[in-house]
Amino acid sequence: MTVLVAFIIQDFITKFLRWRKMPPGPWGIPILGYIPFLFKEPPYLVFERLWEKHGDIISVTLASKEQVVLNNWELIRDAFSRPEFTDRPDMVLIRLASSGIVTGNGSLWQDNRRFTMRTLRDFGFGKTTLDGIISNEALALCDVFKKKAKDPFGLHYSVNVAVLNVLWKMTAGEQYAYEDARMANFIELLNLTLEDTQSLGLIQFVPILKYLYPTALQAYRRVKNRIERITDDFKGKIDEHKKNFDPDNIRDYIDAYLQEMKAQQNRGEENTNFSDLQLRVNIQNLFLIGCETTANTIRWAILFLLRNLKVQEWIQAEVDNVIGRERLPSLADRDRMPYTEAFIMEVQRHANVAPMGLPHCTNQDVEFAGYTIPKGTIVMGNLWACHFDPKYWPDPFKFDPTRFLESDGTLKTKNSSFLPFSLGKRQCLGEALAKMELFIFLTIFMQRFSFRLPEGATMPSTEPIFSAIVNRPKPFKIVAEIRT
Ligand code: HEM
Repeated sequence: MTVLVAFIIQDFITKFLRWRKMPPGPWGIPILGYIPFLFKEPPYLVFERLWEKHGDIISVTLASKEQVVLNNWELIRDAFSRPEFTDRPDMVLIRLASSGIVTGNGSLWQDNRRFTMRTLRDFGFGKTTLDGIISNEALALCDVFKKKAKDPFGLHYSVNVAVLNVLWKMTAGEQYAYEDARMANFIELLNLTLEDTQSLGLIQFVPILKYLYPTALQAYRRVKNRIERITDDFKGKIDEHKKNFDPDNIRDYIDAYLQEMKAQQNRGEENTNFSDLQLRVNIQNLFLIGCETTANTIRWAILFLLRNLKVQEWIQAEVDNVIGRERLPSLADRDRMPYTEAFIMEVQRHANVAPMGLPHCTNQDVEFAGYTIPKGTIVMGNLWACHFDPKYWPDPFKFDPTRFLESDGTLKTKNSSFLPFSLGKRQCLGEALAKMELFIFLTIFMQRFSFRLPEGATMPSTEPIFSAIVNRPKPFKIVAEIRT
């Protein structure tokens, strides 16, 4: 008993000394700090209340870790553009995903990020060559919709296939049919992994507690096993690529990575951050982050179209005027389609697919915004708060694409508090790809269909299902009426 009391007093004194220099925030309870209050509801709702009470920068103690939350886009920009804020923290989920382009730190992350940016750009990021791959997937999805005729259907599986196929094509040069069992297995693995991540709860911060919580321990083991299976899945693809490797015909990300490894070997470089394992982990990271974010934004877009039929009509009118019904859309059309662009932006603002972004971590003690933030502090950018900040968004909970338009109907060029892809040195690496996908999928759909609510169905709600990183809409069904 005396030991416990001494421990609690020491814990209190340590926290008090740290707390004096840290941003304001709630106290929490001895030892666990604020952890018990954080997992009852999505963290962005908890932080909304703390934001109202403590202001734009707040800190909470999570067991032995400190966490700072930035609730304003300027603070996020200032912090995330500084090298001291670029690390990822040592949290269970991050450790389970190994050290890749999303989860790694230091030169390993930097070298692999730089290489991946360059390579994906060479394969068409932001260029027209990728249009074709994305359009083919959108058309295949339209065929699936058409086959449903007037029957209501959900968007769960088919949208995942379409988005995954784009990723497969770019990374491994492959595409799968909708009914392919390997694709079905892969999607199940991804979905179950994401669902389980939420059950990790507080063991994210205090891993040892997993032995006290059987459900968390089971979830931990399942996530570990599935991420290993996803990572291993790519081994066979890499071996195939090695067998058929042709330096004069670099087909995809795997080929480009193998070429880079060979070049480094030829130069006699040692201690390189490039390896077979690193390649597998990078692809696993790309699939884990790139699939659910994009697929759920597409589902949210359709949900908002159902809820706002007039908006749907305006987009269809713009599509008809600029692209027409015959030719496929191209990225060049974007400049002439401000309403469609504004709709996509409003979907991203309102749906908040990644409401708290991904956790950052300070890699040294740092003076920031008048506070001293110790090395190893978890730093979160509260994108949700930026997107609903009434200072920047009048009537923030209203869905209204015109907030992104000037009074003359052109797209606003400056939207300060809009950062669905975060900001700074770890800003989303797939932003250009995601924007291309959202535009091409939406315009191809709107050329061909009007989305309607099935007769007698209740309107799907905008309240999300939150998993550790991604906000998903609750499952809903639609009817896709072919436009005449
Ligand atoms: C609408 C779709 C998407 C959204 C909303 C989104 C959002 C985000 C956010 C908020 C981050 C965290 C940035 C930070 O740590 O501050 C992130 C990171 C990342 N995203 Fe995306 N993302 C999307 C699609 C994609 C796609 C399609 C890919 C690639 C195929 C991708 C690749 C990445 C990578 C590699 C990182 C980690 C960057 C790093 O740590 O250096 N994302 N994304």
